[in-house]
Amino acid sequence: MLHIDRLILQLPHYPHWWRQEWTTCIDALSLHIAPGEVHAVVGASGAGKSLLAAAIMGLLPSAARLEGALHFQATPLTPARQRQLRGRQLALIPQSLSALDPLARSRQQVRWAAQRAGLGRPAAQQRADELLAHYQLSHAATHYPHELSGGMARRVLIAMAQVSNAQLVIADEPSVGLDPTQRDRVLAKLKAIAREGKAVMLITHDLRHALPVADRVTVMYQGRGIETATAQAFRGQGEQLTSPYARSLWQALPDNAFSTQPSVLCQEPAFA
Ligand SMILES: Nc1ncnc2c1ncn2[C@@H]1O[C@H](COP(=O)(O)OP(=O)(O)OP(=O)(O)O)[C@@H](O)[C@H]1O
Repeated sequence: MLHIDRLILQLPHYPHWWRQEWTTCIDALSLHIAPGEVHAVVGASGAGKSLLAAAIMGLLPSAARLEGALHFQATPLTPARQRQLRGRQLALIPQSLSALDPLARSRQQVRWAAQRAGLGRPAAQQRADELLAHYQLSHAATHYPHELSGGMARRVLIAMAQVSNAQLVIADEPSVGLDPTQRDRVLAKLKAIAREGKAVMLITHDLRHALPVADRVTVMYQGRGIETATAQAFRGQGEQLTSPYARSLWQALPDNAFSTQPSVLCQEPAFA
């Protein structure tokens, strides 16, 4: 479904206005996500996770230098194809709440996303209302982003990503700002999407949130993909993990890391 081979991303940085330097933000990263898989990308803040999502979606700054291969459904992801697929076959739940239009109400935001995904206006409106109800946001349908709590705004972004029938869903820190119940429901939703045969990339800095739903985990460190292992390897004794950093993440897992059982999270959530 998604193949990334030795991706290198460099972005310009200006320590002084007259001097430009290039920062390597993603460094020879390779990754493969199969249909039906939840693939977690885990790493500390600044590891390059969001930039990886931006590279796949075609949302990098125009000055970015990108090398390596990026294939979706066995076809190269060119900028033109990314524009064509974005919001349709490729969906992103962005990390930043500023992705919401500050001048649009929740209902409009979700409806517009549905229209961009190809639905006509009445169908888009119906889909928006269904999703807002699903995410317990019906009462906030006429609210602007500044009138939403962080968790509510996050759920509007999740609803917007869900309007399309995307084959690849990238969720960038989707549980930030959500209480544990809402978080588990969102993670369960991502698992349910994967069970429909779609691919899910779950980006998080917290391995504990990824493990109950992930099939495989790629650990990023300073732009590099230093290890890809099954989630099972992290749930077990850690002896299959080869890199010291991945082992340190495993060792830092608290004893109650699995207090939410995968079987619970695998059920389609009932939000109502
Ligand atoms: N537009 C940009 N120009 C230059 N450097 C950037 C730009 N955006 C991000 N970076 C740098 O790239 C690195 C990776 O950033 P990125 O946002 O991908 O990290 P992340 O792993 O998603 O972190 P977090 O979990 O904090 O969101 C950081 O060191 C950041 O400073």
